[in-house]
Amino acid sequence: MRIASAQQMRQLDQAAIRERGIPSDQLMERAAAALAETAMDLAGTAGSGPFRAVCFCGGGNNGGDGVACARLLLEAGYEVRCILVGSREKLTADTRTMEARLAAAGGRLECFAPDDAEFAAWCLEARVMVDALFGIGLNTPLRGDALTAVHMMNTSAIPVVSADLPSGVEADTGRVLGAAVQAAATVTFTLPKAGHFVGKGGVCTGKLVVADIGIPRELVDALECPIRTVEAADVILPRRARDAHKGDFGKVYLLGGSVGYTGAPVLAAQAAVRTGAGLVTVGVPAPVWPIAAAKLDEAMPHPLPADKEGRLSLEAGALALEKLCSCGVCLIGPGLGRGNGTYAVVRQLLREARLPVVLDADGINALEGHIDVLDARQGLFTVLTPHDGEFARLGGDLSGGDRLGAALDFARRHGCCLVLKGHCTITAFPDGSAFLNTTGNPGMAKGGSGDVLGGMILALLGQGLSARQAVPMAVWLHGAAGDRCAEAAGEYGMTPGDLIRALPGVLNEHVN
Ligand SMILES: NC(=O)C1=CN([C@@H]2O[C@H](COP(=O)(O)OP(=O)(O)OC[C@H]3O[C@@H](n4cnc5c(N)ncnc54)[C@H](O)[C@@H]3O)[C@@H](O)[C@H]2O)[C@@H](O)CC1
Ligand SMILES: [K+]
Repeated sequence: MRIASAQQMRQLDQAAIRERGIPSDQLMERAAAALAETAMDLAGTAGSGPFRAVCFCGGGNNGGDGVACARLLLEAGYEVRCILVGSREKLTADTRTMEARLAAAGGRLECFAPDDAEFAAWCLEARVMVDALFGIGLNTPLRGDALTAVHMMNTSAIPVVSADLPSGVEADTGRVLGAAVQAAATVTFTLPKAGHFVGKGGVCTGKLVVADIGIPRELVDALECPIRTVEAADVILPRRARDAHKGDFGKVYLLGGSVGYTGAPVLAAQAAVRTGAGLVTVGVPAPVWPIAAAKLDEAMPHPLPADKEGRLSLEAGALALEKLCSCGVCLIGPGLGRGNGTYAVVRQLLREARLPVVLDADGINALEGHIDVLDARQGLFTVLTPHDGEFARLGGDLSGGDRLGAALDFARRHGCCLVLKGHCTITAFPDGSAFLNTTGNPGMAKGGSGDVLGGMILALLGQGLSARQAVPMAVWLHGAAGDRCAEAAGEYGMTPGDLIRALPGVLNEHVN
């Protein structure tokens, strides 16, 4: 799905109003109708009416959606309290219009009285709350009455539907400014925003409904949207030619492992095989080799010189380079461990290997203080798959809470593809485009899951897919396998090995 920025939404609304003559109150009425529909869904039908609803409205147009929604709920037979949180003098023109229509329907826009015990008691019996405090206009942290209203919504056990965005969530980043509503559902308009997926916003949004409010299709289609979500329909694996042979599906190389981390390269190699790689060669330190060889029937492990701690030693560089040169793409990192010799080998390979490299785990850590090695590979292709800690060691800045901005900035500055792993993994490219992942669950937050992802990216790149196709698809499939495991084994008990076993079923559903 395409993602719009707050600025693009404003331009789109203005274009519809000014260029196409669509009245702004009409857009607001349609937004409110979608909001009321979801509010009534959340309220349910069990029990006897009339049902109660509380609408918390700000003074801007987000508040206008809420006031119009209050009227629609009233007309549907609800008992409604419509509460203005903010100053009446600052109501926008459309919100005033909606206030007048509410009054004509027999309702009233009340001023918020945080200490009103009667109101608090009335709210206890509500079936649904509507959060229409702030939408795309939010620009400073919540405070005062807005903060109190958010607290009331979040501490009640009553389901909340948010208009456009959970109030407190910044549209383009998903950052929480001060505090944010935890919505059961969010009804957004025309196109989703990044804040519905990334950062804390992705957690606050609840079920996302994207409502068409009548902005002309051609205006929406003409928007350039560099940010997109990846959905099931976007994941299409090429059908294999009937006369294909293993050479058609990539010779890939994997460098990893150390004493203490024997499982990581094995998981990555198994994942690469399970994702369709033609030939998987695996370089591991000599002491790890017997273990890798015993575990990997379908890949080709070979021993490399090791130091006395059981990690790759400097001499491994030349040998690995030789093996690697006959391959189309390589993955460096799973289980390599931390050591100066090993890090030097990683940097040597990055400097000398003239092929695309996927860098994970300790392969990424080898760049700490040596980011110039990455910069020097601009013409080749490098995919980095850090989690937050590894990203910070590379100089990535997550301190402001803007994961998407930080990922895009890093990808652009260093000319690489950056996969920032976590809830809603972000795949950012140097041209400013990014893909937001929609699969996965906390059951995947276990050592070994990242190794599986590395192997999957390696395999898809090896099969000739472009990075733009391969990387977001691998991330989506990895999460989808995780979701299947969570269904079968639960988030606690599922393992990275289960992910690999779930891959055939998931992949099979996405072959063209
Ligand atoms: N024609 C349109 O433009 C449409 C707009 N719609 C709604 O309008 C919303 C945007 O409306 P607005 O641009 O009026 O913006 P908001 O209603 O989101 O915010 C209103 C104003 O609050 C102020 N503000 C920001 N952060 C604050 C804070 N922390 N504390 C106190 N005040 C703060 C700002 O001055 C901002 O302009 C959308 O999110 C959507 O819900 C929809 O009705 C669809 C049509
Ligand atoms: K809102």
